[in-house]
Amino acid sequence: MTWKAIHRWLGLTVGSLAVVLGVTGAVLAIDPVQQAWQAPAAPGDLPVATLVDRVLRTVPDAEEIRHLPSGAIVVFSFVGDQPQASYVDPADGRVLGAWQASALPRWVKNLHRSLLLGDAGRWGAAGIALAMGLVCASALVLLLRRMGGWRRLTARVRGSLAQRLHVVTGRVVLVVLSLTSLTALTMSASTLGWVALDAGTEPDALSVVTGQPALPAAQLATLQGMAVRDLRKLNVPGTTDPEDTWTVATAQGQGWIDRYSGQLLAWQQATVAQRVYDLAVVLHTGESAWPWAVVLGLVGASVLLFWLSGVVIWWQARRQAPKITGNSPLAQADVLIYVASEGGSTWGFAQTLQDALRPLGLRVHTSALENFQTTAATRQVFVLAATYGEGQAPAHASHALARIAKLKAGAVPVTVLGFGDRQFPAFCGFAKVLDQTLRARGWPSLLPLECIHQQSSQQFARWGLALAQALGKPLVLEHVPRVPSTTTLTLIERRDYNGGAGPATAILRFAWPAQRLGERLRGQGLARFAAGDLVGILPPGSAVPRYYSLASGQQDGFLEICVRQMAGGLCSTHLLGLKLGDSVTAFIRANPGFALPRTRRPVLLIGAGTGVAPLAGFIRRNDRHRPMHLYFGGRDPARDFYFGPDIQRWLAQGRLTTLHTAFSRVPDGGGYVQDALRRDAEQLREQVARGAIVRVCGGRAMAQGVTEALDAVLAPLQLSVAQLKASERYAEDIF
Ligand SMILES: Cc1cc2nc3c(=O)[nH]c(=O)nc-3n(C[C@H](O)[C@H](O)[C@H](O)COP(=O)(O)O)c2cc1C
Repeated sequence: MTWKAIHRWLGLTVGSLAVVLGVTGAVLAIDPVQQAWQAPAAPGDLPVATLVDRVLRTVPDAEEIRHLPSGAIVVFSFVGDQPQASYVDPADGRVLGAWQASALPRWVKNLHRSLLLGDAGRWGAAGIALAMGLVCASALVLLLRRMGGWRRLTARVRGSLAQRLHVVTGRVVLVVLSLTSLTALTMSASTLGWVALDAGTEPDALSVVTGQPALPAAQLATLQGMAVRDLRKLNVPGTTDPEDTWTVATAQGQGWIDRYSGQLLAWQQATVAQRVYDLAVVLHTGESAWPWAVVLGLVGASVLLFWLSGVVIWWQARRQAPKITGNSPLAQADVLIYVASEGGSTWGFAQTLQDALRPLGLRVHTSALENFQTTAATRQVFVLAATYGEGQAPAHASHALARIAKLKAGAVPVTVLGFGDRQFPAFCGFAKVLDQTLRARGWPSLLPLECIHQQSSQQFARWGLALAQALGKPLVLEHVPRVPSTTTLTLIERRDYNGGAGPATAILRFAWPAQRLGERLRGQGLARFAAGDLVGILPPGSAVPRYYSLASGQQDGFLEICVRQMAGGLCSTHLLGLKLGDSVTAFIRANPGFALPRTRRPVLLIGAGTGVAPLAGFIRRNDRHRPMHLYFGGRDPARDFYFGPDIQRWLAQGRLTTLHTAFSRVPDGGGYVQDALRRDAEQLREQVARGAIVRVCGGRAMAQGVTEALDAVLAPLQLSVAQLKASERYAEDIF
């Protein structure tokens, strides 16, 4: 069973009962807070003897004095045959008012401890605590996998509102929740009798009657040397039994004191089990520190949020679960397709490949990568593998590589197709390792490894052409990706750039659509977005989205993109043909690797042409004026200096620190953007030495040119673009 399965099934089933414990725990956390405000706490260094002396002056028939975890002092006595419990002021022993163990109804406690089911319920509650401990442990493993290790643990979380709620709250409360489960188990261990807390028998201690009068409390040496901070409770010797003793319970143990001599007659040290139990009670209830009780209460209530968001996530995943149609049985299949996918999109590509191969008369079987094997009938194997975290396999396939590495190589070609995102330092890292392993083991392949960037249908189609050629069969891979739920966006502003001899371009601004909370919870409607994320647009008559980098974030209140006319481009033609008030069908795709981290480090923004769009978005939101330096490359400032007036304004406002332009088609324009970088080598080295973060956006050739220029610039620092990428300081958005 995988961690994901453990987390999902325990969370869904036992999680519903944990909600009861969490919510009742949150209610119970009110008690310590209330107690803390009801009476003053005794000073910790006050000698117990002094306290007792003060109390007995005002309540002479006191039987027991308790030092509550809140620090308050309560005295128990009898008025007639009526037991009484009152708060007293430790400063002078004055009675402050009646004390009640709890203001909450008893059933809340019983529900929390035993689900109102008596002893059987206590076992149940212990089982739930154990299950919740497992849910927390699996949550940590999944969190680390999802975020890509400890270092990225605090990185921005993407996904539907439910996913973000689940993960973000999880990051905050996971430690406290784990602690609560552990302490609940520790407490259960004693209530269920798994461990004995005390020594079992009490010593037979009696006061030695000497004929002397009993000593007043203030003169008892043992109590004089004892501080109130250690005191739990003190029993006053009874008036009717001359051999009765003072009994004092502290955090360290229990003692019996002779009422005539003040000698300590016996001392029973607290057992280790008792001390562990005491600590567990404090941590689980917060009864000795009300701020901790507040934390526990909030964390208890958050269990409900977790469970609800978890159910929504499970339901969303179920809807998106891969369903491969037309699968032939494994033993008869000519072609086997193995898939490693976390988010599910790679399964869609596998289905497209399967659907294209079947009309060629091939029987195809598609399965998850962990099932990798070949049979006597197999003629071709394709592995479609996504990468996660720092070059890791999707969770379900985490052991597949080790298994494949142990298999004896067959003669059947195994071709790997990677799915990834160039913004991650380990682009298609898992597919690459998998491919290397297969080759090292001696498996042949039909085609060399190809890595698909950002689920590009176009790149997949090109790989399909190569495959058709290698197979010698007519094969077309037309992948229609499953797109998230879409939203209609209305155009509210456009700025046109006449390309002259070149293509026309426009900056298009769409209104941000209002959406209901229910939609956001289900991940419907327009997802949250920031500059640098992508908007997928579905042009009329096509189910294949085209992606554009966003030049604005949600905080800006609108959605802006920069679109260049592509020759014969269905989507760019559609977009450039829009009039104000027209609308498009769109959805957001996160681009987490490109987002700017929240630091004060300098930022180098390098973009050419429409690639300046996400960089403009970063500058627009630079409210804190962190140092940002823009290198912009265009052809002619009169035609394609996109966002030009905005950039000048941001420069004047201090949102942009320096601007460096390079225009390749005008005399003395400065050439290409990489030329500008070379010219500024000294300043760039200085910025990088100060920890600068680099973001590059533009065409592939430009990105390559920038890499070469920066490699040369950084060489004297013994640094390279690859090293900056590996330390997540350099990211590209390439189109
Ligand atoms: C949290 C997260 C981490 C990722 N890490 C990497 C990575 O390290 N390398 C990479 O090439 N792609 C990475 N990607 C991109 C995915 O591999 C890519 O989007 C892939 O197409 C997803 O396929 P799937 O939906 O089948 O899981 C990551 C995506 C996410 C959401």
